[in-house]
Amino acid sequence: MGKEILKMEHITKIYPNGVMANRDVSFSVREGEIHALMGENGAGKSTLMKILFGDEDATEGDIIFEGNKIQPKSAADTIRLGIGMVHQHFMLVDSLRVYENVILGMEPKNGIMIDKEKAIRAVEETAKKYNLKIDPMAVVGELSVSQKQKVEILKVLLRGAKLLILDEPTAVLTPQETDELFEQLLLLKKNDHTIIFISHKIREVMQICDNITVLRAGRTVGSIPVANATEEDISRFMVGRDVILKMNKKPAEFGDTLLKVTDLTYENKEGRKLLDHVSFSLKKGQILGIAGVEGNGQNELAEAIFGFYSGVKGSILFDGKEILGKSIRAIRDDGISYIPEDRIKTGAAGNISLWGNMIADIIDSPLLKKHGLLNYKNIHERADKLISDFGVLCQNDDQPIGMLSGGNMQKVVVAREFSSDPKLLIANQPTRGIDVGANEFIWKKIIEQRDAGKGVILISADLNEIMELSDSILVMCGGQAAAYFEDAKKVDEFELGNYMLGLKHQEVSES
Ligand SMILES: Nc1ncnc2c1ncn2[C@@H]1O[C@H](COP(=O)(O)OP(=O)(O)OP(=O)(O)O)[C@@H](O)[C@H]1O
Repeated sequence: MGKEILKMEHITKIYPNGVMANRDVSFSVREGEIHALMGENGAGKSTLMKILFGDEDATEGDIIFEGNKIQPKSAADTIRLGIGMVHQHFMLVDSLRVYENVILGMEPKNGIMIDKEKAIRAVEETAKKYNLKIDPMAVVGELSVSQKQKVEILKVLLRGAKLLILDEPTAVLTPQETDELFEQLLLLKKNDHTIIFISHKIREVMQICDNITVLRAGRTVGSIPVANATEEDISRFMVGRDVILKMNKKPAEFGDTLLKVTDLTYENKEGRKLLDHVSFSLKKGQILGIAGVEGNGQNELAEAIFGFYSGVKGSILFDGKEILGKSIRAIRDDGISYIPEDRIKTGAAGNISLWGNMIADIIDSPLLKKHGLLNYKNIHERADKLISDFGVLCQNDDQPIGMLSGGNMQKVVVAREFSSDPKLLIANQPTRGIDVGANEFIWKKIIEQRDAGKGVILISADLNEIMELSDSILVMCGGQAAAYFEDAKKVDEFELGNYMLGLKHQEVSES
């Protein structure tokens, strides 16, 4: 392994509200390695990376890159130095072509920007070199999630990044796509690139990384080589105890049909069919996992059931009654709750307090009222119990939710949706970005919900999660139900991947 390419030394960050997100953190990465940065939600990973990218100033500490002290003031500064970030939420313009996205915002001094032919050629050559199969002329909006990720990687490579930071890159990929990404990362490594791999997935880290640095509560716990570590060692390192993500479920005891969806069809404004005659049913006491590559209708399916759209065709019978066309409020009152995928946009109100976010779904409930007014004592007790049950890292329940780390915001939304004791819970990526400790807790809650004779629809891009929890599995591809397995044990992850990628298809009419 090469010399140290990046050293972040004694980094301390105190946010203006007094939160000390990094406490004397030291983190160093050697040239040509793949180095995992891990830690529980709120451990300070994002803060450390924001400091590296000039989005936040360190209160104390130094950054040394290739032997020189650097003081980045913006992401543009950092990329100029040769450090690039592949974000989890892609920063691409859907209406533009691949090569246009790649050169967008590039420094004029970089010759390829002005010359279209040159730009296309540069994209082609770099794509070929790193086996990133992508057509420079394709329109980004028409690409799959994994292809968009390749465009992001190309973007940073063409800007001269020697050090690439990937933020939970496999969260949205199938097993096949993850394997492909890992091959590309190894190719990058072989070509002397260095990679920082931010992830909560221990198995993947063990598969691809050379070393791991773990942060806990803002401090560096330490760095260890992957070769000497077991899964248990790493989880203990991260959360201070053994966490084994294996669920022991009781055999399912299905009750009556709770939800029956028939021929659900939904077109967007442009006339694209996002849901195409989807039919399935769910029984009481059943967890139905919905697998699919992002953008294949799973989101729309959840949102259509929860009353987000008008113009949906078909039928949704809940407890024997039609709910299609009802308002979200009425659907909630019927006993359905929803953990949305995008917790920041649809799940939570950023500048509102934690307690406000935790009661948002039941604000009209008599439970929270005294003489017709809000009973703040009850509200705070309720919020504080949820904060402690779900291990939300915060100062107090008056804090605006927008100041929490991503994973802790997610915990608030999950806690709220469980707390209303729904008959049907629709959980859309419930553990994305959540650390192993909280992940285990949420999985247990989902199983408790099912064992109490309630229904669960679990939408997840994480096939391990689908396999561990689901009694039955529906696969979505291109807005259609592409396969249904009544007994989830009768299918493996690779077979699911085949249906998710459209390599195989079953006629799914009614289950
Ligand atoms: N802008 C901010 N203002 C105040 N506190 C903040 C701000 N951003 C983050 N924090 C706090 O800093 C701490 C570290 O958060 P950070 O986002 O760095 O964690 P993380 O390890 O990236 O977590 P996750 O895995 O959930 O993304 C948390 O306690 C968080 O609430």
